[in-house]
Amino acid sequence: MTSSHPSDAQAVSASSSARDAALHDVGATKPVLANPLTEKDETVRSPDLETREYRLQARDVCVFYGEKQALFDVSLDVPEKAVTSLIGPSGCGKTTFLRCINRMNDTIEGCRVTGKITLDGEDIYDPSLDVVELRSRVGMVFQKPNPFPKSIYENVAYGPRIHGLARSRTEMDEIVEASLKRAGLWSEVKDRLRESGTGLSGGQQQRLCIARAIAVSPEVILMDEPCSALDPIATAVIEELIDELRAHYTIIIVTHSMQQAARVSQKTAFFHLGKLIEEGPTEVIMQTPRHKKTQDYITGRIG
Ligand SMILES: Nc1ncnc2c1ncn2[C@@H]1O[C@H](COP(=O)(O)OP(=O)(O)OP(=O)(O)O)[C@@H](O)[C@H]1O
Repeated sequence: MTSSHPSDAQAVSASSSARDAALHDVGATKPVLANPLTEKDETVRSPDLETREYRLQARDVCVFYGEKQALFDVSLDVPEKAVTSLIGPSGCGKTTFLRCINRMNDTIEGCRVTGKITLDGEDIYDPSLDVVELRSRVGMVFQKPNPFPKSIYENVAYGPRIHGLARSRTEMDEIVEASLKRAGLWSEVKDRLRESGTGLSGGQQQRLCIARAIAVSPEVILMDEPCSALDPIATAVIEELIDELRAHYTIIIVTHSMQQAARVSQKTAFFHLGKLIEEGPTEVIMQTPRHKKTQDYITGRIG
């Protein structure tokens, strides 16, 4: 299933200017093509440009909603402490794949997942696995900020409380403060922790949801179009935050914006009609895609 061409990919510059160029190129001009394009059915893979660890790995993942197959044999290594973007046209299966990683698809009646996903070598679909514990290791941030109708403090304290992470009120205060600081929200809310989380602006609410995810010390954070309900300024704040968070967490983000994928991610996976068409370093996918469908999407011909 793998078709790797290291020499091709290594020829591609990994410099930040390449990323800037990608930003400029996306949707505006044609990516520079280093190689002839392929249209083959297997996933095209380019190796990462830096050495990375992969503690989250998907192998031959298929998802069915009743009779309908939504994902076909998706295999992907997700680099640790980096951001991986899932891109592709509407309905291509990005969210379905994301939801496999914390078994959110379990909650959908008639949904069936086959294949294997491992986190730290452990099969997350093993029947003996505790799904509640899995979801504390794999946090999720949704499209629309969804704070609980509770105080800012309680929004963050809720997870640590149900997982028994704080032995005292002081410890809980510390977790809440550290989580809000890491989510870049502390200075804006420290004097109003008892006020409702739903009273914050959209961007603040999304950072509160990120603080809530962080509070239970996850390894992986899944983000499903986290900026789609936000204005450009709030989006920029969240993107900057994502860049800071990757020092601590493995992040997977679904985005419709190739500019956002270029700005925030180190690895990109392009999906089309339920198949993983191409994956590799974001610079490679944006500038020298090797599959015809990827190029068509990047240049705006499909999607
Ligand atoms: N709960 C469900 N029941 C039945 N079919 C579903 C369900 N959720 C998704 N699908 C179907 O699975 C396919 C993949 O959907 P998915 O939401 O994963 O795509 P996506 O790439 O995230 O799309 P978008 O970018 O529009 O959010 C689509 O054909 C969709 O209609």
